[in-house]
Amino acid sequence: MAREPGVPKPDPILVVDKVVRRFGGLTAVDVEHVEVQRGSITALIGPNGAGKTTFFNQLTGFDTADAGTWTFNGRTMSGVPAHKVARAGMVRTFQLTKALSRLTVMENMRLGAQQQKGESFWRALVPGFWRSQEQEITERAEELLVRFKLDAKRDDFAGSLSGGQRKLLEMARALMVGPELVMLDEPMAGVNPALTQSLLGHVKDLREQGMTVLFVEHDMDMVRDISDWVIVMAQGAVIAEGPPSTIMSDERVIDAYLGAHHDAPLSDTELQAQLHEAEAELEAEIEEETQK
Ligand SMILES: Nc1ncnc2c1ncn2[C@@H]1O[C@H](COP(=O)(O)OP(=O)(O)OP(=O)(O)O)[C@@H](O)[C@H]1O
Repeated sequence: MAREPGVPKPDPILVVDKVVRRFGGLTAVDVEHVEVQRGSITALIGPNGAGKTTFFNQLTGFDTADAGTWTFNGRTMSGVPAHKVARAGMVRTFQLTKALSRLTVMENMRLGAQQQKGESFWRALVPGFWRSQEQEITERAEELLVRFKLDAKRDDFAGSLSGGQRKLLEMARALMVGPELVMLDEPMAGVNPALTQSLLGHVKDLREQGMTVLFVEHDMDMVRDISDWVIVMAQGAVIAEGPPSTIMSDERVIDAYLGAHHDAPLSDTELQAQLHEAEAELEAEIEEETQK
């Protein structure tokens, strides 16, 4: 597959065109074209402020784009509110907020299912519908809690969980709607290294079960370890795409992260000047030390 930004992919589950989001004079997102391949684990990386979270928010209907269209499974999703996007099978995780921390693990799971509720107004009129749906929700939640080894914590406040357990709960909660595309927001943030492998295993499991995963992450070890494809954003735009093994050596990516150009190696004169500067700094430091 070519490695240019916006490269077409076989069987894309998500196709995005010309999405723009501005905050005042700042263009936070300006994505020309991007596709996510069905069944893949795709990482979305980029320096701080690149627009990754804003882009996630546009796609999942949590914020309104100024321009652009996108389709999920061939269905237009631009302008569709978040709960309907989730019901269509595209769901994102959220970091546990203060309010959610005060709910129990089970209550959090039930909230995750809310998007399903009321799905069919007419079915809801059938006697006993709510009760049967309630039971379905509880059963699904139990199943997921067992899978994520959180069943013993079912009645604990979510706020009492460790960093890694919170991440598991965020993922489990998102799965309550039975999504096809799971969008993970920094799944590794604040996770104890001992839990890293288990978390990575759970993300890979999602792919094994036929889901597509798109995740924002700063942890490059995780990106290298589990992604099939990497999309790089900088200053709102997609600047590069490629497999994880080579993406970090792409010059556009290095430039974006360093915020500087390294196209040409330093000339001898530049090198000499830098050495002099470094020596002068060192001397000044030594002098300072000896005067103390
Ligand atoms: N609600 C908002 N109002 C004003 N500016 C915003 C808002 N949300 C985001 N921005 C700005 O948009 C730009 C993109 O931010 P965003 O959080 O999407 O980047 P990011 O790539 O997710 O960064 P990080 O990796 O640090 O989370 C930043 O300059 C940010 O300050």
